[in-house]
Amino acid sequence: MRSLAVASPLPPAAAVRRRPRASASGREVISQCWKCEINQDQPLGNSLRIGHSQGSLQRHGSRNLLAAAAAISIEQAEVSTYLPKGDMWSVHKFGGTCMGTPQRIQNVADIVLGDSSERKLIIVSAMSKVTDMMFNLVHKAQSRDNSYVTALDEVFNKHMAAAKELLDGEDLARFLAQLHSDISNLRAMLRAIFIAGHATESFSDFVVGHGELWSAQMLSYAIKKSGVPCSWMDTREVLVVKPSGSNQVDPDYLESEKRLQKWFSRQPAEIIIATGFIASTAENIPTTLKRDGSDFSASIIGSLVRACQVTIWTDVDGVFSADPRKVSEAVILSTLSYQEAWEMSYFGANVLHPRTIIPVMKDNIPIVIRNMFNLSAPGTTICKQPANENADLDACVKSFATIDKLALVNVEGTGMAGVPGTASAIFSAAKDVGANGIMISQASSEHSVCFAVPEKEVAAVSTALHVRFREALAAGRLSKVEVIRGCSILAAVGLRMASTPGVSAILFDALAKANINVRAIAQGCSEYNITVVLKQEDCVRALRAVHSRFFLSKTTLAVGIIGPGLIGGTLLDQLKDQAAVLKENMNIDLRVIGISGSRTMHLSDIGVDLNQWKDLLRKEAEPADLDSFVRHLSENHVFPNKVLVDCTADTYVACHYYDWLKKGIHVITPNKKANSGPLDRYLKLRTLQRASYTHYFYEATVGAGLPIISTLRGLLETGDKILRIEGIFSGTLSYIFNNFEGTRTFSNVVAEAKEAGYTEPDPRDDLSGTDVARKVIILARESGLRLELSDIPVKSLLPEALRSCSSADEFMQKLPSFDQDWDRQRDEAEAAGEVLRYVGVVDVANRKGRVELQRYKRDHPFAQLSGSDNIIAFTTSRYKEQPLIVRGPGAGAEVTAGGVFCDILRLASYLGAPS
Ligand SMILES: NC(=O)c1ccc[n+]([C@@H]2O[C@H](COP(=O)([O-])OP(=O)(O)OC[C@H]3O[C@@H](n4cnc5c(N)ncnc54)[C@H](O)[C@@H]3O)[C@@H](O)[C@H]2O)c1
Ligand SMILES: N[C@@H](CCO)C(=O)O
Ligand code: NA
Repeated sequence: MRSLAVASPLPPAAAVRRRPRASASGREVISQCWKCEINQDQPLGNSLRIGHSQGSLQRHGSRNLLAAAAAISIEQAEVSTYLPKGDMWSVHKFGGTCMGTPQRIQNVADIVLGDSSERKLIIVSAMSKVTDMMFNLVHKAQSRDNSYVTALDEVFNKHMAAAKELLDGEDLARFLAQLHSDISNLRAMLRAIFIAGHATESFSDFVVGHGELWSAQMLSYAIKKSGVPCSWMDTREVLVVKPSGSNQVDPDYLESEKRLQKWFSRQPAEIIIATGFIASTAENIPTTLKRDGSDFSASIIGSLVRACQVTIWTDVDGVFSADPRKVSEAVILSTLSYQEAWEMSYFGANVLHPRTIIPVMKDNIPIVIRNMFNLSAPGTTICKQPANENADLDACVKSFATIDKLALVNVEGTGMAGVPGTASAIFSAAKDVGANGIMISQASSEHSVCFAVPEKEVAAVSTALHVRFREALAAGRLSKVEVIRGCSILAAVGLRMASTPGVSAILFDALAKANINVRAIAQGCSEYNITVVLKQEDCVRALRAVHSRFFLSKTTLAVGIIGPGLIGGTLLDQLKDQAAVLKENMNIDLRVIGISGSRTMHLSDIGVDLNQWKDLLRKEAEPADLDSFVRHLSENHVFPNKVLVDCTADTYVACHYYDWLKKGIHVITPNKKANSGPLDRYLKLRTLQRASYTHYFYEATVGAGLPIISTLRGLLETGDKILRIEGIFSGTLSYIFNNFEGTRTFSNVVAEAKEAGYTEPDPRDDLSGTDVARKVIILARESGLRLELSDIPVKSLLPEALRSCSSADEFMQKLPSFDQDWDRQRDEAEAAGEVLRYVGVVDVANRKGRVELQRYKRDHPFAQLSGSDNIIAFTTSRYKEQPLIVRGPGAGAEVTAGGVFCDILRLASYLGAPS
């Protein structure tokens, strides 16, 4: 339950009190009711004039009886007071929730009194749950279930209790007398139904409509209590409708207007409380507005009095841009055109019943949806297309709606083209089994017609179509009648989509980027609505993807991190520090929804708290399992886009990239294993990457955070020709040779590099030259060479004797015994005025690569490096005389994690984040 403790910005009731007003007949009519008229000058209690006794009810034929009852209070007097129309009227409608408790009814009274319009017409529903209780009474009685008697007592008690809390004195006595009388009539009527074992529709409507009668009376008494005159109206005396097919009625405006005039001539009140939902036929048989309900009543009455506005009070702040339960960033729309509201209500957006809009639309009367429990919210105004408030392409789409549990029916075959009547035959077969086609699509080749129906109707449709087209199928004129279950519809609605190029492109682009397959599409030529059919399981993700694309909310990216070691851990810390800034400045919402180490993993559906990821991975974790980790990510239907960041050095993990990309999960990694692994696997991966909308980024595999891959890509994509790439590609080996200057031993410097986080998890990968060879291969392949790792001659720096060490630790322990060797090599170079440098070369012109230990003169650029600097020189057709050089730290936790982070942001911008 929501709290009612809201400060009302409206003037207090007392400030707008009006003069009491006498009725046309000179006496104040308190209640103009169904079968009895209670007047102030009549005594209360037993002497009340009740129209029908139980006996008379049973003696009359039901139809005649109801007609007589309905006609009872309509006097045939001359119309003496003209019904004023136009701007002075404001119409309000309060639904069952607003009328749910005595306190709420009092709040409604305050809202009504706070409206300073000259005249007010208030439509109310029954107190919440009452309509169901009333239907239940009928159901029980006609099933000959005696408990309708106690159920009726409950109805009585509920209203009696509410009235006692809300009213007092004579008003209370009058209301209770009426309630009493109504209940005893209902008891008689239900008894008749019980005996007959059947209730006609009008009997049932008669019973059910009492909820509105009682709530309208209670509200009018509550308003009167503050001294403001107020009448209540049994809308059955005024509103005339005729049935119009399946559970719908059409208002008879002319007749209703006449009756309203007549009613008003008798009771020209400034505030009228009218019953929603109920009406009568032209023959005065009570009926209801069926599935269109009280909102429809308000809209019809609004149109009859040409109201300046119809306000529908409810318990939400207005109409959302998408279902807020599915899209947390959904926003309240300030305005909607009639057509947009209409389109949306068809799509299950709980706005208004579509029919509600028709009566007011013809007179351009705005409907305002407002929250009775939050008076500070201005609500949503539904009106004629408002002036061009924002010509922005993104603002063309007003909202998104979805419908689940649908099936597509596809009728296909060459025999349909150019044959008139096929569509008619298909849809008449569907109609014959009572199925409702929700969307229809046929390409102009006419080879197939597909349409969506509720899943529960599809079996019948399919059977009917197979029967109807038996011959055509047998003769091959039709190839198939196919059913695709588990579908949803996603609709984008907006009046301004019409004649604006590019809206559908943005929509489909957002879907493609979220890797969502569109099964069918429909757009009418009114262009207010683009409908796509997709797999139901993709629907929320699709909704979020398109909503965030159009509503400037966030580009949301769910991130799974594998290998929270040095780089992965640093990345997590960087993400934590930068997340708020990204959200605020870039509209990028990054959510780490899983972290997997080699032993444990921690999963979250909405995002791991990065302030405590280490603790969570220790204390709230489950055993690591790559398959279930990936499943957790791919089966999360909340986030439209997902990325796996592999921060391991593991070949096994790298082998999965292809499958992940295929699943629509983007991949980002500093791990060199995939791109330097077997050539065929690499080519397969790159081919998939190029053919799909999923992205694979690996900038940190070469030169860590330095822009090496992106520079090379830029050169290639702009048509430059790469001749040669050479440089110092190993941060570790750069550090070692930059610092091995005679002051420390070789093994000491290696230990320092390891300590600084430059080395591979196993430093032998660096010293063996394998790490550099991998980078050479990555750049060679990027440049178009088809080389395997084994094609690269590598000068290993690993002493032969240490190659078989069983662990990195053992290796580090034994390394000092080779320090003398290294001292000798260094001394020799120094004697020649040279330094040792470990370099990689991609000789593109000769389609070769190599990794070697070289000596360079002290003034060579490669000799000038410091720390873990990498230096990479690109010699190309454009950079021939002077190579293009990229230089800087090429290893280390912060710069490498920064490079990976950069790739994540690049991905976000590919997915639509602002640049
Ligand atoms: N350190 C650098 O400067 C640098 C620079 C560029 C690229 N890289 C690359 O970054 C990657 C990570 O390097 P690091 O220095 O952080 O290494 P690290 O050893 O500190 O971290 C790797 C982490 O991955 C975990 N791991 C291994 N296999 C796993 C599996 N199958 N599932 C889950 N977790 C697994 C390990 O337990 C460890 O926590 C390597 O591929 C490396 O080549 C590192
Ligand atoms: N171990 C690697 C890390 C960067 O790839 C190096 O030293 O260059
Ligand atoms: Na790089």
